[in-house]
Amino acid sequence: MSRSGSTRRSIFSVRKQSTVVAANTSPKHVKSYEEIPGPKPLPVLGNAWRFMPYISSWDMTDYIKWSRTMLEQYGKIVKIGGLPGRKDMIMVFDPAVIAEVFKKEGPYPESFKFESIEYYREKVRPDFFEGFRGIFNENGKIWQEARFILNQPMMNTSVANLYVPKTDQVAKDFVKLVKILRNDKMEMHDDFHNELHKWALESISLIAYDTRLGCLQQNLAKDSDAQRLIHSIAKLYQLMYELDFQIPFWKFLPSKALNELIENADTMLEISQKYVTQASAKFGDLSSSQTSDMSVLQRILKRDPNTKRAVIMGMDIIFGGVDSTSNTAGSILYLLARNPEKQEKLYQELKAIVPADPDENLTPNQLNSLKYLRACIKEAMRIAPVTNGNVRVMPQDVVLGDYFIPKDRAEIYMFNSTLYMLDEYFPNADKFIPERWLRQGESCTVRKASEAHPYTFLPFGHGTRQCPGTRFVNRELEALVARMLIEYKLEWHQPPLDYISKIIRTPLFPLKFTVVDRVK
Ligand code: HEM
Repeated sequence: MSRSGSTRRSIFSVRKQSTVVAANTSPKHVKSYEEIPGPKPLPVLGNAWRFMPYISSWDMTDYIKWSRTMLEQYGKIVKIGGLPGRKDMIMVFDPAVIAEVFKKEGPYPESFKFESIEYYREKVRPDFFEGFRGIFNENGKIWQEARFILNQPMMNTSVANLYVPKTDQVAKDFVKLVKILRNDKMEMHDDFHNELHKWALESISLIAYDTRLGCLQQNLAKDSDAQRLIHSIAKLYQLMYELDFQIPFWKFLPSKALNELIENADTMLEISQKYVTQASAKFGDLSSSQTSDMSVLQRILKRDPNTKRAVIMGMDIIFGGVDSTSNTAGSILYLLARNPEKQEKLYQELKAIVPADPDENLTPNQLNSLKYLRACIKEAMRIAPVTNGNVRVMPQDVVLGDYFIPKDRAEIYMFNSTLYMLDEYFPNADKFIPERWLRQGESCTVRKASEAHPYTFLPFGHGTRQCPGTRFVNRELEALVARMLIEYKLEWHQPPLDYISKIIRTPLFPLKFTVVDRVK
């Protein structure tokens, strides 16, 4: 439809809806889509040029800082239209409007689609994917069926608890590796970030492949499956940022980035196929086995014995679960290193609960009682979130805030992470204050986080499309931080850390912790 055509439609809609009845039955004035504030698109060029380095004054290095400038300039709802090959971008910075988006997302919530991965799965490897685009990219009934199979084991606390001893063992192995990797000044090397990726991959491969990949060896070979996977995931994030978040020239012209994406996606597919096939052969026929002690992969294969689908789910679990978790772990350790009094308070909590015998594993009950640890993890996810927020495409015309949003015109970007750093929601927002997450009655110098609007802090998203890894991530992070801090005192003698946004927010400088043995 032409521009004038679409304008006609929205004016018509506004006229029709200038007074609509809101949920609380009070009449509400609705403004048109065209009235949403935002940068004006230039003729022909639209707004795409604003995302280009050198030409534009926008600094897109860190989406959270950039989005805050949009909030300050235009307000709590912002429209960036005129993006060739893309829907308009509606940015939302108001928890009440975020709540409206989730309430109106419908039975099959649609999120951001990675078109480059869709291209790979549909056009490059249709032989393998057979029309299933995976958890991240699939929509509608097919997505719902796949999520149903994944949710049964993944969103189940008792299944997550089955993994606690194994996850704890991975954390203990990581702590031993740290001792070996330290230099004589007790500092970690410049690529400690890669060690954290190895820890996260080792932990999540327990779930995706039902095996330990062996990532935590001292000199992991460059051509080992583990290191190749880590490399491919990092490359895929970088390439998807280029292909899916910038002007999609690759849709019209030959593209080096697309070729690299295919190469790295092939690596992930090859490795996932190898491990899922191995595990499946080991399990044998699962149809008549009892589920109670089954692993996640066994439960997935019992419900859907098609190993190809389990491979695709495994790839999505690995893809979703490595950099997000390792970057979060790095930030928790960093914030504790920079706040020694909080670290000491956490150490005292850990000392009372973590078993003194290093051969004994942590139990789910012990982890449940580490309240201050959980508060530290939440506080780090607030100060250093790995995602910018959440995205939805609305299934019908909707009114959000005061504005009419026609179906199919826009993607709604809920910038929750921008809210995390606003004093309005989290007083002294730039300070690391885990106490704000403790229950009422426990003392805290600032207003408790529980008093913020419930749709403000959503690090794992919300609703039926929320992150399926939540329960596992929390257990992994709890075990890692508990084991690291019981063994070491962490110090930070470097400049403050900065972050760069490339789909996943990543520390910009080496994680050069000083790691001092605890005197026991
Ligand atoms: C700190 C770590 C993590 C964070 C902060 C995180 C955050 C998120 C967020 C915000 C979403 C979008 C949710 C929504 O749209 O409502 C998401 C989706 C997803 N995450 Fe995570 N995640 C983390 C770790 C993991 C792990 C460990 C796994 C694998 C077990 C995982 C697998 C996925 C998958 C498959 C999706 C897509 C779900 C769908 O579209 O139905 N994530 N995650």
